[in-house]
Amino acid sequence: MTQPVVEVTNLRKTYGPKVAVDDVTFAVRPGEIFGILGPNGAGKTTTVETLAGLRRADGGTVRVLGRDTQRDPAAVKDLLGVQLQEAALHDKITVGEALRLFAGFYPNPADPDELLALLDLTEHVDKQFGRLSGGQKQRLSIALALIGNPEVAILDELTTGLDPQARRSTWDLVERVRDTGVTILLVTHFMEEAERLCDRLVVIDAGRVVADGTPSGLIADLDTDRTVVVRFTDDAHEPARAVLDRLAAEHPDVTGVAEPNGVPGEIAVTGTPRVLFAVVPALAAADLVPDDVRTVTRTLEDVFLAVTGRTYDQDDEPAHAAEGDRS
Ligand SMILES: Nc1ncnc2c1ncn2[C@@H]1O[C@H](COP(=O)(O)OP(=O)(O)OP(=O)(O)O)[C@@H](O)[C@H]1O
Repeated sequence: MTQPVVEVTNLRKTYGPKVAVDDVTFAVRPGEIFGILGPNGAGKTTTVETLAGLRRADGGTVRVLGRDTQRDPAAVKDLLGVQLQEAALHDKITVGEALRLFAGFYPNPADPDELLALLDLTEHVDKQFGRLSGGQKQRLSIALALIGNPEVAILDELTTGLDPQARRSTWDLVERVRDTGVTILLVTHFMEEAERLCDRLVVIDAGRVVADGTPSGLIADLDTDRTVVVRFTDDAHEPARAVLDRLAAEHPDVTGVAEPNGVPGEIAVTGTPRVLFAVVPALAAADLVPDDVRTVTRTLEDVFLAVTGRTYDQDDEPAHAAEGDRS
């Protein structure tokens, strides 16, 4: 197996009595987009800031390209590009000036013009930071994380606050960056973002890893019911409901029938992975043709529910403890 690019082992970090990271272990392989997914306050930022040598761990080890970042943060400074939350620049500095300024901090910087092109910023090179849109600021912050030509880039909550369109184009850019050979550690609380972008990920909850794998593997491993939703117009709705209720009582692959709130005419049938094979012949035998049939797609939200017993509320913004000591 190839040597991991990032290796976090039994990481623990406390702020006074608060245990922010309890026991986190994961390894990132070269060239992948690796996600750290979890609700607000789960310990994601603390994990990556400790990994980057910006905070002191209370236990465990963190290695980037084989080097211990706690013992020797300087050793990884040029290998690791960090885009952390709320990066702020002076309002008057232009995109081009910021890139040239940051390039000067590194021994072997990337070509600013190439980065501008990679991140669709070429036409904004002379625009002042204060005049950039949210999406343009985020793209600039990615460019600044890459200006030192790092082998690994940490991107923390980079699409928070962006509208859906800007978020999707940022996802495309992250893939473009990965395709240039940079390994990406992506911190996010958006399930959809993790599912869409990450090759592998850990799900963190209350400072602990609760799931670890590929998005599709984690979803496939879910030992949960499948649901088929059929929709009928007024006349056919009642007979269809009767057929499906009988099916639920008699068929071993069907466990339940319900009418989800809010969508007139929809009937949800739950059962084993073979539930569709039971529903379609039963409706066909009664000559009841649905207006619509769909299977309910399982997502990382179902994974979160399965491993924590709680629903995942990505808009939940818990009050943060005092942001005092940063070490
Ligand atoms: N400097 C600090 N002092 C005290 N508590 C802190 C500090 N920084 C973070 N915490 C607390 O540690 C826990 C983990 O915070 P962290 O920022 O790592 O979580 P997160 O998963 O990145 O969430 P978010 O995306 O909301 O930042 C939270 O309960 C937070 O309030």
